[in-house]
Amino acid sequence: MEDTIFAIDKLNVFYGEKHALKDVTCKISRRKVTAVVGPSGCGKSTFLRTLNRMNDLIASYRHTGSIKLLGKETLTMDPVTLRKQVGMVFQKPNPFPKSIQDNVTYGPRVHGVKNRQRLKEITERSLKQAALWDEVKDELKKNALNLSGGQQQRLCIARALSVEPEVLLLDEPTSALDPIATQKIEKLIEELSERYTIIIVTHNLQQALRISDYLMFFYVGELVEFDATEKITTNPSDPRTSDYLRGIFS
Ligand SMILES: Nc1ncnc2c1ncn2[C@@H]1O[C@H](COP(=O)(O)OP(=O)(O)OP(=O)(O)O)[C@@H](O)[C@H]1O
Repeated sequence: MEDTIFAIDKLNVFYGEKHALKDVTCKISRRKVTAVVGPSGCGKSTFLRTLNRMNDLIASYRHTGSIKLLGKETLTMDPVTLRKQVGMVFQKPNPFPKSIQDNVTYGPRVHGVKNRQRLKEITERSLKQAALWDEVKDELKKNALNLSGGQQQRLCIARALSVEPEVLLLDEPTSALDPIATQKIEKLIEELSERYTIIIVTHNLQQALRISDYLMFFYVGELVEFDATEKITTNPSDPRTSDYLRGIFS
């Protein structure tokens, strides 16, 4: 039986009067790729961001329900502790204006790692895991902003992996990239899923079908369907899912 990484129970999210997520209950499998899809404004990013409490700073935001990470309640956990276990990569690559090495070692240093040899090892491991090492190993001191967009995004993945999280949240990680850079990230996601749980929001349904083990389909804040990708694509249970798959919604 597959392990559960996130157990989500009756999660409701509000922005002021706006009810953005409605009674979401589900279990997300560990070390699998789960793709979150659905039409614009259906709550995909809200769902993803709630998993590592990125919405906490929005004044109108509130939630009810429970999200347990490996059995521990996250909605009351210290967000720094939570984010060490649940890393996130955003749509637009956002490296710090610092060297490649400083980007990767930022998180470990925040968490108290000082030993230079250890930081070197972390840099190499993280960049290798993000399939970037061979391209940058001779220029680790170079400013990260000089890298290409695709390389910057893989650096952001390396930065997220540097603290050895359990989960990687990816919010449309390839939508700002060209097809070749996109292909590299998709291959990387497949490799990383052997060690990490990956939850990815994507507008690109073909991408979701290529890379995911599980598909979550949201519609106006409701989790309409959540199942193995193969099951949903061959035999969806809800007519709204089949309509979406047939491209009726944007
Ligand atoms: N900070 C906010 N304040 C108020 N309402 C918000 C806020 N963020 C999102 N919403 C609303 O919550 C709903 C869900 O938004 P969310 O961004 O999660 O959807 P999405 O499925 O990720 O959309 P998209 O595919 O367009 O990125 C939308 O109606 C949106 O307008």
